[in-house]
Amino acid sequence: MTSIGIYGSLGRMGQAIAAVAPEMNARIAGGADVKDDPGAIAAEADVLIDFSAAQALEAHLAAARAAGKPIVVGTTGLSLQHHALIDAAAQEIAVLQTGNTSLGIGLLQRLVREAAQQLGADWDIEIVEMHHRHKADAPSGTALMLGNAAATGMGTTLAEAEVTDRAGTVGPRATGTIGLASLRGGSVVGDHSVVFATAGERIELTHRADDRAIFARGAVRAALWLADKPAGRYTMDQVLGG
Ligand SMILES: NC(=O)C1=CN([C@@H]2O[C@H](COP(=O)(O)OP(=O)(O)OC[C@H]3O[C@@H](n4cnc5c(N)ncnc54)[C@H](OP(=O)(O)O)[C@@H]3O)[C@@H](O)[C@H]2O)C=CC1
Ligand SMILES: O=C(O)C1=N[C@H](C(=O)O)C[C@H](O)C1
Repeated sequence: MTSIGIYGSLGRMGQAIAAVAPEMNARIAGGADVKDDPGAIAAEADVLIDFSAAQALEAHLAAARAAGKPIVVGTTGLSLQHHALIDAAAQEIAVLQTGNTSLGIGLLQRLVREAAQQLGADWDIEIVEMHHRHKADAPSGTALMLGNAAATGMGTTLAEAEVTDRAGTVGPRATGTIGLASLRGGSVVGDHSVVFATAGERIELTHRADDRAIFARGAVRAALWLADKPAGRYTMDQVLGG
């Protein structure tokens, strides 16, 4: 049975993963949190899953590299520097990074890319996400993935098109931009809507997560899939066969 080591094991996602692993024929080898040595669990487990904090990613990747173990990175709030660290690690070990491990978001990404491409420049795209009051990063990793999908469909990049700060006299909406808005409150597990709006009509594509178990099952599925892969950077689409 494949054994999994969890970075961030005491957190909401760490606990959700431990809860679903037995039903997926996976064993939890143990975990590491803030004060633990990331190397110990990396040496012991067959594969690692990281749902901790962006500032811990460098140490977790280094531990995975040193032990030669594959790692699923679910932690969000990643910078370009974090992505460069992932690319470097993927030269030596298998790494799968995704801001959302659910089945539904994989499909939503494809729908958003297709809609953005079909609808064209006369349709404005806005992305709205809502999460629980404890979430540290904004926009969510998923909102950024959906933004990237929309930008690809539009034939641009999210870096070129994104608008995240509307306050004050910002003037009319610029054509070709993608707005991202973040709401925080209560215990919301994760809601994402992509709104396509043109004169007189609007299309809204929405995903709502009601239970963290969907992310946890996706993460374990990804870890089991990744366990025997050679070095490289992998995506959730590959796990889901997309
Ligand atoms: N990809 C996906 O599908 C999903 C991604 N996420 C992302 O996963 C991450 C974790 O989310 P969630 O479980 O809700 O958060 P929590 O805050 O509940 O859990 C994070 C855990 O990581 C620990 N941690 C913090 N810093 C370090 C560190 N330096 N080294 C090791 N462990 C550390 C925390 O410890 P302490 O509490 O002591 O700080 C805590 O136990 C977030 O980035 C979130 O956005 C969440 C859900 C789905
Ligand atoms: O922090 C969370 O809770 C979640 N984070 C991920 C994100 O940033 O998109 C995925 C999910 O929406 C829950």
